[in-house]
Amino acid sequence: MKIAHSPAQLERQPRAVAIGTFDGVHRGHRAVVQAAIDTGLAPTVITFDPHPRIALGNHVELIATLERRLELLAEVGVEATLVAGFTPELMALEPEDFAERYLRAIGAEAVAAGDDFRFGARRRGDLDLLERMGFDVLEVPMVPGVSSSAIRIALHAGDVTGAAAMLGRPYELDGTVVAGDQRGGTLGYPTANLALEPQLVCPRHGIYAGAALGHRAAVSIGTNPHYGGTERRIEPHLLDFEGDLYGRRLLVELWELLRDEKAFENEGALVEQIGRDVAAVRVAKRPPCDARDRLIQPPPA
Ligand SMILES: Cc1cc2nc3c(=O)[nH]c(=O)nc-3n(C[C@H](O)[C@H](O)[C@H](O)COP(=O)(O)O)c2cc1C
Ligand SMILES: Nc1ncnc2c1ncn2[C@@H]1O[C@H](COP(=O)(O)OP(=O)(O)O)[C@@H](O)[C@H]1O
Repeated sequence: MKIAHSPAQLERQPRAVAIGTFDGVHRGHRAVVQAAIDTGLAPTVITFDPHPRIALGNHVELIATLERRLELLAEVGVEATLVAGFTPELMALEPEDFAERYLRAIGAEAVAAGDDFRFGARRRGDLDLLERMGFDVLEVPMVPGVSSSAIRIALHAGDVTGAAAMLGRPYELDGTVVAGDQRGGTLGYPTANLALEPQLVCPRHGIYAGAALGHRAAVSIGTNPHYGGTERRIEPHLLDFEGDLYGRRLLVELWELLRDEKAFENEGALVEQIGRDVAAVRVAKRPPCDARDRLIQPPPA
């Protein structure tokens, strides 16, 4: 997929353009993108970064990084994405000017968006305005019950299964493996300490079943109360894996919340509980994925 940062970087050709912020690329977002793909014109996305609500001064925890958003859009078959900087200049553009400079300039013939899509200064622009300007408008109805904010709420509650139902794929943590306290190895369960990308939402603390790098994983999110910790740690233990992960980017799927983290009577009891967690991870079910399946985890025989 081609990635552009200004309209000039995209050649003018007959395009169907899906517009939106698309944080998380959930089922509703994919319905909009699919409408563009189904036209047979070059499927193109215009997305905004930073997130418009963040640019407007609100606090929004993202479901996915821009990098991941672009990967997911590429996976569903988008040919080119224009990342429009959500700057004060862009916010001040009259909708007609936005349509000329961003849509007409790249050859957009059809434009797909959700029925609540508004754009341009004072949010005056909508799909009706684009239709009056001569674009074929594809108004995609909202997928009921699916929204980025509902996904954030589910994650705060530890409901990764509910989040997956809205995403149409397992929810993922995204970050880099950094050094921890070097304790996991001595417990017999080495964990990769994940530094979550700072703009991302962190799910409720607890122990989860999930997967990373094609391995099932037991994932601890929390402060390690058994050791009197205070900082949040995200630590996946990958089953049937040996190797050095330091410095790697890791996507960690969370499939199911197993239990709350807690302090134990002694370290032996913690290790026994981790053993039971690992056994639960071996039989956990991956949420269904309606996008292409990248991390196929055959259930154990
Ligand atoms: C499956 C799993 C469950 C865990 N459960 C707990 C827990 O209930 N309480 C706790 O304090 N730490 C828990 N931990 C975190 C361990 O204490 C942590 O992995 C260990 O302290 C290693 O830290 P390090 O990677 O920074 O060396 C768990 C870790 C894993 C992998
Ligand atoms: N099965 C595994 N799951 C997770 N990390 C593993 C695994 N096997 C080896 N590692 C490596 O070991 C490191 C974790 O060892 P650990 O003693 O817990 O150290 P740290 O405190 O730095 O996390 C990981 O960062 C990774 O590089």
